[in-house]
Amino acid sequence: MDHEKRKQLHIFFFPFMIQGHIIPVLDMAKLFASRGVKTSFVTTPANAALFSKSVESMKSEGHNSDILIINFPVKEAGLPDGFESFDSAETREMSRKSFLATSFLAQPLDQLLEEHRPSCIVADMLFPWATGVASKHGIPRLVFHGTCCFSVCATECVRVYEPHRTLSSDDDVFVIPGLPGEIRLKRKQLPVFMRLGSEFCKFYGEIKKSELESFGVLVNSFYELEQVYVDYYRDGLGRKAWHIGPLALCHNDIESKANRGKEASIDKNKCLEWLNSKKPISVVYVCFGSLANFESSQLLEIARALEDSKQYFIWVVKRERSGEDTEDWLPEGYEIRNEGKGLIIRGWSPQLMILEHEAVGAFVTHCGWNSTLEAITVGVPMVTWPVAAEQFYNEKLVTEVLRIGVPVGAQKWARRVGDSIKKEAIEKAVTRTMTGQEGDEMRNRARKFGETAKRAVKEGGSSYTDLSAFIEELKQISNLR
Ligand SMILES: O=c1ccn([C@@H]2O[C@H](COP(=O)(O)OP(=O)(O)O[C@H]3O[C@H](CO)[C@@H](O)[C@H](O)[C@H]3O)[C@@H](O)[C@H]2O)c(=O)[nH]1
Repeated sequence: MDHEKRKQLHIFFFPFMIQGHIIPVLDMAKLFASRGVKTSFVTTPANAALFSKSVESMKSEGHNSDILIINFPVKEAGLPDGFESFDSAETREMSRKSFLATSFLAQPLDQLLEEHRPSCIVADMLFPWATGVASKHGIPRLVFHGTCCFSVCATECVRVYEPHRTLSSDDDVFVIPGLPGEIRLKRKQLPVFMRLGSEFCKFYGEIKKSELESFGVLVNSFYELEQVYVDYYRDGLGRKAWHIGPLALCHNDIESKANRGKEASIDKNKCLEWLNSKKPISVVYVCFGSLANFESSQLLEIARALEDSKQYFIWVVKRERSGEDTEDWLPEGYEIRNEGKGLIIRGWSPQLMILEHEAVGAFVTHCGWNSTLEAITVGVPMVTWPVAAEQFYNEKLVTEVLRIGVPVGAQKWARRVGDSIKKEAIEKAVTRTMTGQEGDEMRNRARKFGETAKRAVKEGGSSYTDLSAFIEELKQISNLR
């Protein structure tokens, strides 16, 4: 084992337990494996079962990859048995407990590091204690935020300068101090914990401290996309970062794209057949990631907007809604009336496969970073509908910096979306993105970014080179050269 370790780098990948973090981290593991690194994916039993096929497929490609399981500390955290995924937190209290509970994972992680002695650990930003655990074993800890550099910088500038503190109302607008580009936001678009201050603010401070003490940050983005902000992050804020994305580009074939993440709720061939029957740039794809919750009244507005728009559509509605007895979010006879025009996926869609299809002309998205980057990579412009987390920042990047999206008009950060956006606004934003000169211009810009993204991950490209530089540095400090 010692001999093997000296020859091969070994990296632990330890994501926060939600789809939006697990999926890109598994892609990252696949990317490192393709460069000859031994990879171990660390997670809890239910998540291991959900994602074991990704690790199995890495193994079948001849990579040295495995899953290491640690138990989620439900008892210590006062959470119900079987709780393992943060998206299943039903109440704010559960959500609070589950965030704070992660510190109980330090001890089992410590044991795994003792047992396996990897070269380094890539741990989620939401595990600030991981830096200390790694340092105890003399190994570097890398941070993974899940989002882009623009939003990491914006969050940091708001945290440090607190521009919202001097405003008198939630509707007041402020410019993010220090951040290049005069980015304006309303106070109510900031996360609740930032606006009101809470236990999570303190936790966020710990996150930032541990990031500063860590070896650096691995980012799922590419230099050319947000050059000004990458430079600001590295030179202005003085952080060490490697931009190695888009990570989703590690999936080359349709099978691998369709199988990424959870099992899709639609047969991939049926989905492809449906898309193949449509002309290029005629379909709007609507999906709000894995966490966003919409009230029935808001879903009804979406349903009506899609029905009245002149576009074909694929609309993904999370299973929690669709599994309810009454489908009160869908107008009577909707699917029969819209047969052939619209495809509703109840549950999980094969998003990568759908987005890259030539029939897809626009993406209505909540601006989760994975979804945003996936759209950019395949040159699809967006209708931006941020809901929570850092999504209001991502929207600014898409609509104002990159100019490849139209805002639907979301005004307020919320865990659950009421009927705030009316049918007319949705329809208008979709039409602007799908048609006319404005739509064409956004599409052309998006396609250029997509081409640059693909070049970035090829040999000699910016992400490829950053990844090589990181691996070399890691080899040096691990005495593997
Ligand atoms: O039906 C679905 C729904 C989602 N996805 C995939 O799931 C991922 C979802 O990630 P993302 O778009 O980032 O959304 P969230 O699940 O909401 O992600 C959380 O994590 C992200 C990364 O940190 C943050 O940017 C978001 O704000 C946060 O909500 C993407 O890869 C999608 O392709 C599917 O394949 N099918």
